[in-house]
Amino acid sequence: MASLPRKLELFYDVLSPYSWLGFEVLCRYQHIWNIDLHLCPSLIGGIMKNSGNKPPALLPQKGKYMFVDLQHLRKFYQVPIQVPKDFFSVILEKGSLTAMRFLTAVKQENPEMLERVSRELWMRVWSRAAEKAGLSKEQAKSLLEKCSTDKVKSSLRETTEAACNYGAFGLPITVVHVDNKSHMLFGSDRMELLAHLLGEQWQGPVPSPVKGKL
Ligand SMILES: N[C@@H](CCC(=O)N[C@@H](CS)C(=O)NCC(=O)O)C(=O)O
Repeated sequence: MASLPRKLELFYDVLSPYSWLGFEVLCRYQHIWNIDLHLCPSLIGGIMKNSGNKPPALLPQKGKYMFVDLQHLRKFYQVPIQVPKDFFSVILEKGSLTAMRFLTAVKQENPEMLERVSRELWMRVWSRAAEKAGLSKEQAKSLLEKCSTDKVKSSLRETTEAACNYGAFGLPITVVHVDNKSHMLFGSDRMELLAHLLGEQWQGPVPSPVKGKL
């Protein structure tokens, strides 16, 4: 008998380009590995505050390194990341509260759309070559209205707190539940270790069934 899929939680924020990489890789592997992927929109600002961390790009050398790193990773992961020119105003000053509340509302009201709408938001911030995610105007309007409800606000707060309770100090984090234990992994570059914990095979960021579809 086939064993039950292992629960995997991905905590992410669309402000975080590395979260986008982790998101795309796990969305690909959810069709290959025996896993049940739970997408958990959370707030990177809340996680930074809770852990006393700061966005890495605030340190100029790290910022420069990330810029080059993301250009390599764009090709290696086949994810169309482009760092916005107005990076500091878009990313660091504006924040992501509205976007992440919007995704929380999507998760509550139209969970089947969460993967596509999350991708669309990343495309807007990090690629600007957005295509429509497939929500109707009415759906989008109603979701935007829901963003200011207590139900959405408290759900995003709870998800962010859950990430902090797992020990998050940044994003993405993946929490893998195996053999009645939970393991928290930080970063999109921990997939090989994740495969090891799951007893699955890591085929790189673009596994073959996906390659065939590109
Ligand atoms: N090595 C990780 C880096 C991930 C990363 O830098 N995440 C940022 C947000 S985009 C963060 O939260 N960093 C916190 C830290 O580095 O302390 C990866 O490749 O995914």
